[in-house]
Amino acid sequence: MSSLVSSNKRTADVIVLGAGGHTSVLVDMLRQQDQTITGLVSADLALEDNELRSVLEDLPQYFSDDDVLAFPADSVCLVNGIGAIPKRLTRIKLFNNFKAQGYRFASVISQQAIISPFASLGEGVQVMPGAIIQAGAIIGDNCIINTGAIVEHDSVIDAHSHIAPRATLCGQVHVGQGAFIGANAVVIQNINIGREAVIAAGARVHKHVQAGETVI
Ligand SMILES: CC(=O)SCCNC(=O)CCNC(=O)[C@H](O)C(C)(C)COP(=O)(O)OP(=O)(O)OC[C@H]1O[C@@H](n2cnc3c(N)ncnc32)[C@H](O)[C@@H]1OP(=O)(O)O
Repeated sequence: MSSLVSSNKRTADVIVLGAGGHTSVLVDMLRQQDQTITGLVSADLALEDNELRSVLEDLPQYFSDDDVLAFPADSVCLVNGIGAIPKRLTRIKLFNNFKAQGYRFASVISQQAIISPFASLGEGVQVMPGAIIQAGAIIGDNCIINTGAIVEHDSVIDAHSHIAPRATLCGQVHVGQGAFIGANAVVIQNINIGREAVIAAGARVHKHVQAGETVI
């Protein structure tokens, strides 16, 4: 387990990659945990912009990945603020590129999430308020377990997957790498969701899903 930023730990300063909606939720959680935020990285958003989300105000801005590289890799933790949209690879590329250069990603765990001590979380996992992760669950690197999602016992979620708000994975579900489980979807027990599959918001999944398949 590598929860570098969690409800009861305060660690190295963090740099947040992004400045959109997903970033704003993460920054809100970090602020509530009194975590020092060194800055945001966003190429296309001026912090003086009137439309900047208020939760991001007052944070220093960096404009490119090169600005991050000015920090020695062992001096900061990164937070991946890019949301995980079906078939869009930006979040995954960002994680892999910075990992290849020796940087670490902090996990961000809401104080309002319930996580079994018998669950295991990889690097850079983000668990939003109201999410529940039960005993025996294994969550891979760079996954998002979004607001109110339920990951039942012994489910395994491979790296880079996104379990959207209020989705439910019943017991012993396997979610392949980079898959997207839409908001309020329900996956019954013992189902295998293939790599990079997309499950629509509100879908009911009771059969195995092939890699890359979309289920509506
Ligand atoms: C904090 C956050 O916001 S996290 C993000 C949470 N968001 C979600 O969970 C949304 C997940 N995305 C979806 O459900 C999307 O609709 C997808 C990915 C499944 C499909 O998207 P696309 O491939 O672009 O399909 P598209 O929008 O063209 O719709 C195709 C058809 O399916 C229907 N459809 C799309 N999504 C759904 C759905 N969730 N349930 C039922 N029908 C749907 C459309 O109405 C359309 O029907 P039509 O052909 O009769 O007009």
